[in-house]
Amino acid sequence: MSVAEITPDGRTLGGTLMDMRNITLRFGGVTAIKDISFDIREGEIRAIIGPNGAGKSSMLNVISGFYNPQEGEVWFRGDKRGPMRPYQVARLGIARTFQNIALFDGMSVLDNIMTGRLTHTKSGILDQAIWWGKAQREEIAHREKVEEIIDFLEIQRIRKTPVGRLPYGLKKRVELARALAAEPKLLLLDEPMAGMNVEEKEDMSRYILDVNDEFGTTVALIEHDMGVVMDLSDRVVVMDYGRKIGDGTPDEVRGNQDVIDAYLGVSHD
Ligand SMILES: Nc1ncnc2c1ncn2[C@@H]1O[C@H](COP(=O)(O)OP(=O)(O)OP(=O)(O)O)[C@@H](O)[C@H]1O
Repeated sequence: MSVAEITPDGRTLGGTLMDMRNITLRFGGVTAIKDISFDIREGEIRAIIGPNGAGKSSMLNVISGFYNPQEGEVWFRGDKRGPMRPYQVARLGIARTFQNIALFDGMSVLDNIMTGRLTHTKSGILDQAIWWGKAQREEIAHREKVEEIIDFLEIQRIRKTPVGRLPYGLKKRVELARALAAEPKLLLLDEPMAGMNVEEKEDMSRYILDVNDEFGTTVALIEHDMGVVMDLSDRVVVMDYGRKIGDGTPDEVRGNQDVIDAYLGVSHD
């Protein structure tokens, strides 16, 4: 495991949180990921970028435990991870947002965010029936955490609004809030800026940076648009046709000829 390191801009990166080793993922005859290795360090913002069909979503789904690769190993917090159910992934401390926002439209913002606390709920139905006090204390603690997140993401004024009535940018912020309610060690963001205007992208970037700074949450995100992640990320993995073609700081990646070619659509044969 690597040791802590101070980046040139004074940020502290911890040891290895997640280690992807020689990952290969196939769908029938299609190889979506070909022998890719990279790590995610504690406290960093790590982006995975690449053109259409590069394999980014497939990679995010391997990180989140939704897909199990045919080859390679996934290590998280020092342990090798096998196939997992979604609730097991959540208990490990991994939360995510989705590209096509996955919220309950008819429920209020507050109630949607409360669903993010489910993995932290200890009292069962029996507790709630027999030992009401314990369940009530737990509920109050969850509400406090949720209110803290609501303040942090500045969504107080819409806390009672049904999510279905919100504009796109705010829905994305509520989804981020719900993921944060799980108090994840690793936060996965699936194209957090997709479909946003410039102002909404700037807001989202600021919230991601603040979350990382304030809560110390490690962030891994996939993005189609190379520009928006360059200011945000500590390190960037670049994928193209299922392969890793670049890995490094934003400056290193920007100067990488393979990356430039991939984004300009230079032919591969
Ligand atoms: N469930 C699936 N079944 C079959 N093929 C798939 C599946 N998911 C992805 N693929 C294929 O794997 C390759 C990588 O797709 P993936 O969606 O991971 O790329 P991406 O970089 O996320 O693309 P985009 O930016 O367009 O979302 C593509 O050729 C895609 O058609």
